[in-house]
Amino acid sequence: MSLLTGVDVAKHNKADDCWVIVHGRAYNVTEFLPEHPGGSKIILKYAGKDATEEFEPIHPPDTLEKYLDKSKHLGPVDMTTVVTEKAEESPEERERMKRIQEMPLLEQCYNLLDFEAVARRVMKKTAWGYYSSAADDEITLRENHSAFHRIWFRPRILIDVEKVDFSTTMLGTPCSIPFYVTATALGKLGHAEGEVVLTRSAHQHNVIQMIPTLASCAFDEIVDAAGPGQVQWLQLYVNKDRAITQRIVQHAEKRGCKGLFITVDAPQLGRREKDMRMKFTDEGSNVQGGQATDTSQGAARAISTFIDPSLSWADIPWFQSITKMPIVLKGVQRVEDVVKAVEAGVQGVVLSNHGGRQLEFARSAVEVLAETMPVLRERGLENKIEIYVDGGIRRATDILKALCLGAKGVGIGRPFLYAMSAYGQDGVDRAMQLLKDEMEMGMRLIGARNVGELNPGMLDARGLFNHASPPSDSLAYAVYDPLVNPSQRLA
Ligand SMILES: Cc1cc2c(cc1C)[n+](S(=O)(=O)[O-])c1c(=O)[nH]c(=O)nc-1n2C[C@H](O)[C@H](O)[C@H](O)COP(=O)(O)O
Repeated sequence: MSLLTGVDVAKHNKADDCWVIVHGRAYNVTEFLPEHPGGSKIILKYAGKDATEEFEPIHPPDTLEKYLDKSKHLGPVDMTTVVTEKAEESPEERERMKRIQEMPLLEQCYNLLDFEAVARRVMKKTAWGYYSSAADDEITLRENHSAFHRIWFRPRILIDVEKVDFSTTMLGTPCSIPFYVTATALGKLGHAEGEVVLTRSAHQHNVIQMIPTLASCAFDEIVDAAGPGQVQWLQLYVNKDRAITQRIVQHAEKRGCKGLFITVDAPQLGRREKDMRMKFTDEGSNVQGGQATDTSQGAARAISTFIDPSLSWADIPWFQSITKMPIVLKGVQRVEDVVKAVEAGVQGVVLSNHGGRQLEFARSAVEVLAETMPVLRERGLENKIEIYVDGGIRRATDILKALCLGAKGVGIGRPFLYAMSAYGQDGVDRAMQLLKDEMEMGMRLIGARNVGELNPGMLDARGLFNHASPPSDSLAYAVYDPLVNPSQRLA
């Protein structure tokens, strides 16, 4: 069969006759247009053209193989005949390129927040918008980190801390430090290689990686990138089509995943307005003219229409029947549900508000942890379930506070995304090493030789529950201040 040419494909550039090119192959997506979760508009932008650049960060490479009927696969295209319009570099893009030239050396990043500061300046707006975005006024986002500032240490002295060991086990598997790389979608928005960059660093530092359902990389690509003995977990958004969910779970178990983390705080993805705004700018003025399309909901909404809002406690036995992997509920936000999780026989919970990206004014995980552990101890349940927390963990002191309160380990999201987006794998390696250095110093200074010695008596957490005032809502002034000119809003 002779190769298709760019001219052949270009003829099919209408809504009722739409071909696109992805990774050098042509596809007839005419009938698929109305079903596309991201709306038809974003595909029609590439009708008759090469859509690879837009497709790549949002979709795992095997998406078309899996979801587009074989009859619509038109075969390979002679890419030398395809004219790709090099997006004329916008002034903003030129400005961004300049900032990349001037960015600090990796060695000048001394903590996880440094990576955030650099990433904000050098990432594409859409990627920054998606990663940094949180729900509504982003108050829970800020509360996640500032809650740790209401907890103070009560260090022990004159303890021989020449040797400190912060290794631990999570779900029965050993790891070098009590943090894991949590599930964050669309890794290729920040780095061309996506989640496999995190995989390589996690292996290097003997840290567990949670593989997101909504990864840009294919699941098998991420597992294949793992090193010998590396531990990976699967994060699951439950699909309305339970047969798809069963297939994903059993495949993950077959590939060696050591934990199933069912996300329970997202029956619908939150309103992340920075992310939504990016889609507006991408779509240009006609969308702002009110014909909002699906993509005006931002990447998050566009990629998550499959998530099943009917998921309930009644489903837990079914999950326990289809897998032997330990089951952890990710996104639990009050002690009553932790007790229910124990009764349901799951192996763990992640106390989490999804990095502030879901319910605004959800409490920080560390506050829920401080509410939970005394109740579990009182009922003799503390050893029946492993408690993890995530959200706003930026320092080893945050990790130490969580462990003193009773957490088994903590999940970290954005910092590793920012480190990856700004500096690639070297960035993630440095971020993990910085945390290890901070952890070693922190253990010594509070007088703990191993994680088993960390306990609530090492903290003064009395201030944790009094929210004198929510973290200053600086965002609102920036976003809604009519004097701020529109382009600055998106900075
Ligand atoms: C930053 C980020 C977080 C996401 C995330 C994507 C990004 C960019 N995505 S999301 O698009 O759907 O919201 C996921 C996800 O795929 N699944 C999930 O369970 N949690 C998701 N989370 C939440 C994540 O697992 C942690 O709960 C959160 O990142 C912890 O907060 P920090 O970022 O402050 O560490």
